Order: sequence, then C-alpha cells, then structure tokens
Amino acid sequence: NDLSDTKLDYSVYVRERDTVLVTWHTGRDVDFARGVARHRDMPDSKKFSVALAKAEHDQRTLLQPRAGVALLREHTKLLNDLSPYCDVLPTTVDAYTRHNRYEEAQQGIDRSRAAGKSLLNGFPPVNHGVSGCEQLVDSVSKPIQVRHGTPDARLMAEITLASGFSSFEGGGISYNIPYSKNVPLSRSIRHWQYCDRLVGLYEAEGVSINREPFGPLTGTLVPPFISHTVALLEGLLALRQGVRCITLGYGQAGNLAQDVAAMRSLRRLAHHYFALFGYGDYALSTVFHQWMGGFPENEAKAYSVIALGAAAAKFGGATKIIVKTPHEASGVPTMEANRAGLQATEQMINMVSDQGYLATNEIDQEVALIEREVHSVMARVIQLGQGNLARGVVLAFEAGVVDIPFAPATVNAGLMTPVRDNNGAIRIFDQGNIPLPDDVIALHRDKVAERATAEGRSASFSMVVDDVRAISASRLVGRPN
Ligand SMILES: CC[C@H]1O[C@@H](n2cnc3c(N)ncnc32)[C@H](O)[C@@H]1O
Repeated sequence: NDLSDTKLDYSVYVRERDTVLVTWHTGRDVDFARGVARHRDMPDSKKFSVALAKAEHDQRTLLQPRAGVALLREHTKLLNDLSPYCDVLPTTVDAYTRHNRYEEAQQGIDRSRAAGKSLLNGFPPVNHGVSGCEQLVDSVSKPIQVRHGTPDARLMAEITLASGFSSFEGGGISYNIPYSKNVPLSRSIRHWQYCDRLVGLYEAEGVSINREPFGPLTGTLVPPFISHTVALLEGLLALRQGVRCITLGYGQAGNLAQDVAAMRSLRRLAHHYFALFGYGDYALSTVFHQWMGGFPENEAKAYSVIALGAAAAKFGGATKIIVKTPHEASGVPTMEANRAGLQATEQMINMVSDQGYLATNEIDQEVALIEREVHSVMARVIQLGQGNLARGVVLAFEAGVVDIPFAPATVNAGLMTPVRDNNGAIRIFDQGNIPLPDDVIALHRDKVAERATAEGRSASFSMVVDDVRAISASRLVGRPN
C-alpha cells in the first residue's frame, strides 16, 4: 500500500475535495471560508475545544448522551430537551449514512416525514446538508459533536464542520475494524487522513476542532492495552495532519480497578507517545464510554451498570463520559430514558468528585501492567512501520500484532481471545500473535487459572461465551450455572 503518514499535501487535498463534494448533491454547498467565519463568530459556550479545556482545568467530567433521529425539527427538539441535563451535545448518525448510502438515507427521511416519526437510527447530516446542519447548530446552545461509525467520512466531515459542528468522532482504524467487513485498512486510514487534514486546515485558521478516536472498538471484552494502542495510533496519525485538540477514549470493561487504571494509563501513555513523536502543542482530554456490551433488559439493573461506569469514569479522571440509558437493551432510547441515564450519571459523578484520589495497590499494578503491554505492542508497530506509522499500522494488523476481539472486519486477524479473570478484569486467554513479554503472558495465564480453579472448570472458550452474556444476566463474570 502506498500509505504515507506525512501531512497530506494541500494540493492533493484540494484535488481530492473536488471528487468528494460531488458524491452527493449537498456537497456543492460546502464553503470552507464561510465555515471558518461561523466557527470564529461562535460564542465560546458552543466550542467543544473550550468546553474540554475548561473541564480539564476544573477537573470536571462532562456529560454527553448519544442521540439522533431522522428529521431536523425532531432532532433539534431532542437535543434541546436533553441540553439542560448534559454539558455537550451529540448528533448520532444513522447507519445508511455511515456507509455512504445517501439514497437510502433520503428514503428514510421521506418515510419518516410520511410516518411522523423517525424511521432511521440516527440523524443523516449529508442529506440535510449544510443548510440543515447550520440550522441545527444555530438552534442549540451547547457544543455539538458528530458521532457515527463511518469508514469514509470525508463528505460528512466537510458538511458538518463547515456548518459549525466543533467535534468529530472516529478514525481510520476505530471506524473500520468494528464497523465494516471488507474495507482495506489502508483505504480507511487514508480517508481519515483527509478528515484530519481538513481539521488541520481549520486549525491553521485559528479554529480548533476536536477529534475523538472511537475508544471502545467492538466494546466486547477488549483488553485496555489493545484499545489504548489503537487510540494512541489514531491520535498520532491525527497530529500528523495538523489536529491539535484530541480526546482519547476507552470503553468500560467492568472491573473497577482495571477501568480506573485504564483511564489513568491512557492519559499518561498519550503524553508519552505524543512527546516521543515530537508533539508538544496539543490539547489532550479523555473520554470514558459506559458499558458498550449487552445490557440488562430490566431498567433498574441497567442503572447499576450506568452508575458503576460513572464511578469508574470519575475515579479515573475522565474529562468526558458518554452516557448510556435504561433503554440500551431495547434500542434507540426515548428522550426521557436518555435524560434518566444522564441524571443517574450526574448523581454518581457528584458523589465521587467529593472524594479524594482513589489509590490502591491493585490500581497501581494495573496501570503498570497496561503500560508495559502498550509499550510492547507499540514498539512492534513502530518497528514494522520503519518511519511510516500508517504503514506500520497496516502491517501490524496483517500480522495480528494488533488484534481486536470480536471484530467483523476481515482485515483483523481475530486470533486473540480475551476472558475475564476471577475478579472480572479482562485478561488474555489466547494471545494470538500479539507480542507481549513472557512474564506478562504468565500473569494473564495465572489470573485465568485462578478463575478456573475457583469455578471448578478448566479455562475454555465457554468461559468467554459466559462472559459475553454476563452483564445482561446481571453478573460481571460469566460463572458456570
Ligand atoms: C455506539 C453504539 C451505541 O450507540 C447508541 N446509539 C446508537 N444510535 C443511537 C441513537 N440514535 N440515539 C441514542 N443512542 C444511540 C446505543 O447505545 C448503542 O449501543
């Protein structure tokens, strides 16, 4: 693959933009200079970069729901109904748009209008175009972010950023591996270099747009060191294109010590690797996603999962938390369910924020372990790249050096198998081709063996299956019945 990881040449970007903007008729309304002016004229209260910087300074944790419905008026109303209960706003994008299927998104809009309710599982920003997105941005009072799952988000980025969205989620790895089946990694990484280069152009005009790689990945038993490695790689690729405001993320796994350690190590590792690659002038923040796996149907039990995540995020020092709802097991939440998830989260975060810094040996050991694991994998990715990190990423996935559990993408080796240990922390059951020091592998093996002894069964894939279902079945560890 001819992937380079140097800053995309402006003339290359401009030529490519002409091909991008014609892929749907709304692309012709994209006007970069108008977008820059809109961002400049925007009050600080509506800028994601300002909200994140303030939260970092004040050591607050920003609350953000996910939310997206088909039609502009209803989506605007939904966000304004949720706005009093959160700090920053989402716009969760529908599944058709995520795969550039704008024709079907349009049909979804038309059918939703006819039906008088949303028949899409999110908001379709490309179809609503610059004018619709501008109206949305002008109708809300808080910073607003595009949240999606799009391997090729180039047109969506042009339209939403020009309209005044000041944050954009995703990345060439994190929106490929969990979200697509046959998209070559070199293609999605290249498309996201375009998106990051566009953010770099806004930065060059003094407009800081926040970029947030998608931390949780498949959200199913992902060991912290694996999702951290992807987050760090996407952060570095973004910095290379001129991005300066970066939020790195992590999805709740369930064991409190491990989740707190994951958030603390993520921040430390970001500073380490950004400095290692020569960057100093960036604004870093972290985001914690409440449990992304299967939820209990029972709403009272769902609140426990939400609350445990809120506690982990706050003890972990997260700058932002993505909030789940008691409707998680059933589908797109109502406004009321979303509000309830936000209020349960706020209560827990407030109760934890009055407490001191949680320091335990277990957390410290998990931080040290995660950092050693990340260094081991990152060293191999960098070595494979031989000075070209983007190329290193592609080769690392081909070799199974980076390997994400339960991923649909064929570019993912799928040789590594995770499993919970006796305390519910995510460990390695089969390391596949992931390079880790022998003593680290031995530690994982011992932890899994501990559980096998406690459960009176040998460690096997049935433990993994039990773990995938555990939280929906009101447990953390999938115990034999
Ligand atoms: C990343 C996957 C998660 O995003 C959430 N989600 C997806 N679409 C919507 C939506 N339209 N409104 C609210 N939440 C949503 C839901 O919690 C899902 O598990």
